[in-house]
Amino acid sequence: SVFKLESFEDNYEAGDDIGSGHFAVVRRCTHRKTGQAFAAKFIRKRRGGGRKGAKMEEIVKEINILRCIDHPNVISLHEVYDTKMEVILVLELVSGGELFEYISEKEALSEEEASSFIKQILEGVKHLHDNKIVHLDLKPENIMLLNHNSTNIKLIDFGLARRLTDQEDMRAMMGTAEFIAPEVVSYEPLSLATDMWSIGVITYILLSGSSPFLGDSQQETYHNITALNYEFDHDLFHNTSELAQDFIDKLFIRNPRKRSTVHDCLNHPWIKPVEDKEAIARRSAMINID
Ligand SMILES: Nc1cc2c(nn1)-c1ccccc1CC2
Repeated sequence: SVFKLESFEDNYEAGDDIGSGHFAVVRRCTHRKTGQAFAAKFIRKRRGGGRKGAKMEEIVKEINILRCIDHPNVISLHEVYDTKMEVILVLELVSGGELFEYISEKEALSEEEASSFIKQILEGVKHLHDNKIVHLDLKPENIMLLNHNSTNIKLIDFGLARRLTDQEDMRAMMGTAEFIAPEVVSYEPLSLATDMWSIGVITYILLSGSSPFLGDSQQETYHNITALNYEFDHDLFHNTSELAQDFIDKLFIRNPRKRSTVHDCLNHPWIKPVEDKEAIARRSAMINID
């Protein structure tokens, strides 16, 4: 990958912090020549045998993933600068804050608003999944609003994202199929379905303001997840439609092969409103005119 050799400071003026990630800080920045605003993600490089900082191969993996996606609901990568101590990703600026903050201010959202957010997240995830990329870290903190007065969202932070082709290579390395023990065959590699579970959790939180599996400790949370220990608490969900609950139930399925795919979700009636009667009438009226 070709990184810019001239210094980042030659071309950009860095401004305020707007977020942080794995070994990274993100600052608003302005391109000196054009005045255009971007987000600069400064990722510390791991030096020597130290623990701090990201490994170069991880940084390159995030860059290569960002380079092969281009979608209105996914952050885009503009330039990369490589310096001794850090790699700087110049990313599209989204300045509306995290969806997480937006929800906390509003407690819970209306079903229309929640469904509209989830539809955008699904559109972005569909683009990733169609390119065999699994995000692996979908959560409200990694979903940003384009700006304060819009409800357009973008997925950010591909620090944990993977291309599934690597996974297939792994399975190829598993040896000759006929001699492989059942527990090795059934090991569930990270799959696209991993993101779909997360979308179920995000949907539950958007509709209720509460987290479905959260326990008092990480261990309790893991237990709740593996036991599928969740319910639609009446106090939180009495205003929520059966359709919304059905959408979530189809994502909280233990077997990844049985879980809704991103295509199933985009075709679910909670997301894809069934065309109402007058729309059908209008359409047929148009046909009669032609
Ligand atoms: N870990 C993070 C965290 C963030 C971002 N990227 N990675 C980001 C990307 C583009 C615009 C704004 C941000 C701020 C938060």
